[in-house]
Amino acid sequence: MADSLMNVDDALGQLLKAARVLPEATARPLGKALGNILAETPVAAVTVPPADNSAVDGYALNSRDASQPSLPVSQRIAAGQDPLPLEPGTAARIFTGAAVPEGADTVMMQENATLEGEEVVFSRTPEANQNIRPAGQDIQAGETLIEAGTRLEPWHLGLLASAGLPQVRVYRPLRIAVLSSGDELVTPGQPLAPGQIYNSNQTMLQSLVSAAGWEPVPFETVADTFDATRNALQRASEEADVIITTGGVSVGEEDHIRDAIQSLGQLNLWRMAIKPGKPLAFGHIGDTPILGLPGNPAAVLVTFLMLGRPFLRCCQGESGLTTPAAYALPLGFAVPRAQSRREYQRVRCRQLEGRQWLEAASNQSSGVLSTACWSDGLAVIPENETLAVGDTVLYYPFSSLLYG
Ligand SMILES: Nc1nc2c(c(=O)[nH]1)N[C@H]1C(S)=C(S)[C@@H](COP(=O)(O)OP(=O)(O)OC[C@H]3O[C@@H](n4cnc5c(N)ncnc54)[C@H](O)[C@@H]3O)O[C@H]1N2
Ligand code: MOO
Ligand SMILES: [Mg+2]
Repeated sequence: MADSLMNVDDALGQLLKAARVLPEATARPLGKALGNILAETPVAAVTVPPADNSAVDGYALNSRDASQPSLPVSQRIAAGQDPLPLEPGTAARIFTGAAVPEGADTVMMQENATLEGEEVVFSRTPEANQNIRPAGQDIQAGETLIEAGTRLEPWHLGLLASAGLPQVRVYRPLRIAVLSSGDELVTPGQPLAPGQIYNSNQTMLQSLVSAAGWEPVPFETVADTFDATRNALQRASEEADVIITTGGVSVGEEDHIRDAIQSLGQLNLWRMAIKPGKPLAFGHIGDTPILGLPGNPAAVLVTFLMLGRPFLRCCQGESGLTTPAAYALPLGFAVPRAQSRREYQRVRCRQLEGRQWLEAASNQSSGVLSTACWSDGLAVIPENETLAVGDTVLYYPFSSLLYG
């Protein structure tokens, strides 16, 4: 039975292949574009820097005059001023960031210069091309600045600003319907009757969506009936770009997500060799993709981070997807029994005598979230392998899975 489960890499490959860019492009001021995905490649209207400018506070001169014992100071150039051409046989007082005057080919730092009356004397011999930042050393006018599909980080926004662009075209952030299913679920703040539990997935999943910069569209908890599930999914497909559900996706009589997807659209994937998270489903209602995550909270966390987030990044228009940073680290525990599913264990990265190693959280049950809070990342236990203490596995810090 377990042999028929789809391998995690194949599942991810299929998800990424199925991903289409869903939101439309829109113009945003740079100050509101952080974390957005660039929809069009911006082109520089100006050269940056626009003119040769001084890298230091000092004196601009022509190196032809280097042999003179002293040079008269003919002008003073501060940043922001438009200098006159340098009079031959003179130096110009100049400050960092100020335009180098025509006729000067070097700048001497003021630490190597002494003003004697109206004349400057250098303690070092000036050489051509010192301390000048040439026009266009950063950007040439007409140059493409950043590729479309890039996630805009602070340095990208700084570059766009340096090229004089006030706004940029980005994809509107995905609107993601977040639905939890289960008759046992109660919203925190309400009293708990026998047989009930508080709904943790709704809050966690909305937060996972927000952390990635997307807009969660929260829905009421869905009852465990086919009709309620079908109606909720129908409505969600009309209101959001993507639907994510939790629970009701396994094989029990109370699990209706798959049937509802099939009755409204099509089911593309179901069940994969991942632990926790085996019964994950993926399908479409019309053009709206739906990820049916399992109900167990740790399965929600793992499947969202390892499979859902990369898929959603593609739907958001991000291209050239980089995999989150992962590190090969030794295990501080053994895995004596091989399993057919690839397991993502909650672990903490420890330092011992200058070496890092991984400590497993005490409870790996997919119903337990407290050990996710104790942990700082996930270790990948490959399928069909036994491991000894000291064997190396891949470790993903949560920070890299959430923001990388
Ligand atoms: N006969 C089988 N039973 C199960 C199998 C299987 O292969 N054969 N797979 C198990 C695995 S693995 C998982 S994972 C779960 C997934 O079940 P569902 O996706 O159908 O989810 P539910 O049955 O609705 O709930 C499972 C579990 O999670 C709790 N839950 C659900 N939603 C929430 C929420 N919003 N907040 C907190 N906790 C939630 C729910 O109460 C259940 O305890 O199926 C296994 N069964
Ligand atoms: O796939 Mo499940 O192992 O309980 O989360
Ligand atoms: Mg179930």
